[in-house]
Amino acid sequence: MPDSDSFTIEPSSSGRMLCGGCVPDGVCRLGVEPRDGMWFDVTCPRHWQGGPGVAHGGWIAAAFDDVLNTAALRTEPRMVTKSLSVEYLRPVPVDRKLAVLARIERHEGREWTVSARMTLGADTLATAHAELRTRRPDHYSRHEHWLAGLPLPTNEN
Ligand SMILES: CCCCCCCCCCCC(=O)SCCNC(=O)CCNC(=O)[C@H](O)C(C)(C)COP(=O)(O)OP(=O)(O)OC[C@H]1O[C@@H](n2cnc3c(N)ncnc32)[C@H](O)[C@@H]1OP(=O)(O)O
Repeated sequence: MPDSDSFTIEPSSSGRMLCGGCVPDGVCRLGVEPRDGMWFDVTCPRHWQGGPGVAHGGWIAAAFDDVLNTAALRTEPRMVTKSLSVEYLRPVPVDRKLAVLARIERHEGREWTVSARMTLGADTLATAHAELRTRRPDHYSRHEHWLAGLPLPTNEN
């Protein structure tokens, strides 16, 4: 059985950064593409629509989570998100290429503070702020151990 704590997000053979869920597809299902430096192109796929022609807020948060972690993953391959806050300033259109610029605000030991801004032309549509952590070496094995100790679910719960 592979050691879950050896999991890292690194560029695939195609050069793409992909999360564990997207590796089998070879493409980011959220529509996030790293561009230059801390710039990213993001396009909300229509199936993440929340209202007519506009993105679901959960997609916006997930896209920011990818962007903010990818910014830190360039230095440290083992990251998790501790907190994420999003300000939704304007509706975000689906099927339109948007720009996101990320920024590392602070990095000290395992602690990272990062932020990002999503824009279309000159307009800011949303901003995000997150605290990230470099994973402890036993992060996933501790989780698996905890889960294995839980009672098995029954039909009543
Ligand atoms: C372009 C395409 C993009 C491609 C690239 C795509 C990148 C995608 C990246 C996605 C990143 C994510 O969304 S990650 C998924 C969402 N995030 C998570 O699942 C993190 C869940 N939260 C945690 O594991 C924890 O709260 C931490 C690690 C964040 C806590 O960190 P911390 O604040 O530094 O504190 P720490 O001292 O480590 O731990 C605080 C308390 O939590 C306990 N604790 C910590 N870790 C664990 C653990 N694994 N299992 C059990 N318990 C734990 C500690 O014992 C302690 O308990 P006590 O001593 O207080 O009792």
